[in-house]
Amino acid sequence: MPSLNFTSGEDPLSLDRIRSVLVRLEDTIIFSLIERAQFAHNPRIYQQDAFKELTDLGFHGSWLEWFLKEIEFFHAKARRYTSPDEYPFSADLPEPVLPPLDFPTILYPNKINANPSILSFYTNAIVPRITRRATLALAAQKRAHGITGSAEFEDDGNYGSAATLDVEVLQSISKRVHYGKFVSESKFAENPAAFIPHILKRNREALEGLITKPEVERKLLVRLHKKASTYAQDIVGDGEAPVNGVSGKTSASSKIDVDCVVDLYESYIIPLTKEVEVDYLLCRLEGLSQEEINNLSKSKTS
Ligand SMILES: C=C(O[C@@H]1C=C(C(=O)O)C=C[C@H]1O)C(=O)O
Repeated sequence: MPSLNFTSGEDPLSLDRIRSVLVRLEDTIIFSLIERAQFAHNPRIYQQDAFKELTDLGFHGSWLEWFLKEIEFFHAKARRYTSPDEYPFSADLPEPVLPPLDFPTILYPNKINANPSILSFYTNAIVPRITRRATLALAAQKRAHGITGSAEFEDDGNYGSAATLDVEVLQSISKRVHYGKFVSESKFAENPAAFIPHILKRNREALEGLITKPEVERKLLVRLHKKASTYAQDIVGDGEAPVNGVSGKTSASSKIDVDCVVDLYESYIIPLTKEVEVDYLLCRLEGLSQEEINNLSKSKTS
């Protein structure tokens, strides 16, 4: 999964470098959604206490939350969450077995974690749409075998595969959204005086107006539609005569609901990223003296 290299010595607050990671994360998110879309919805894995096998183990939550807990428990011991761009979904994780890497201090201390919102919109609004094609195909198969009952139609039993792929999607969306902190620090560092009065007045609307770049968002959505449309095609290349100089032909079928991918960004990922940016700004002056704030107001990197 794409990430800034925090130990390379390059400027971690270059907005161009940060945005290039966001662009690469688009590919990661699209491809992981394509993989998840191969399996049916399997709504049972998102329901609380739906597996007696888990409650018998003393775990209360959904199958997916159990997957997250088990995976993140190990990753925490491998010091994944000491990295400034990694945020867990689970609470009460163990300390790392290794000492943390000596990352440069880039972000201002904060406890912002938007993962509960990400888990909610992904399981409630995205999974049902992304898996609709596989679910309809399953329903047709089951009807042909005389099976009825809608709950049956959405369940292909691939609970492990579905949850494994859900975790990959969730981790890539989480990284993408929390990169909003680096974007926000970069914008603040460039011109602190523009932000400080609104931070002091807790003016979320003014801060959101300052961090919002409509042209960047517009270009992103156009690029995202092109990527999702292209990646969703089946390129059949074996032995096919080249078509217009390109070997292989594209199938009409699409491996993913392209409009859903665009809506995921437009309605969920971009708004939540901006919420993280504003939340980060609102804690950016915490603990600073009036003199330190005054000095910040006079500093400007551009
Ligand atoms: C991430 C940025 O900040 C905002 C959020 C964006 C997004 O989530 O894609 C894009 C532009 C800005 O409105 C940025 O300026 O690049």
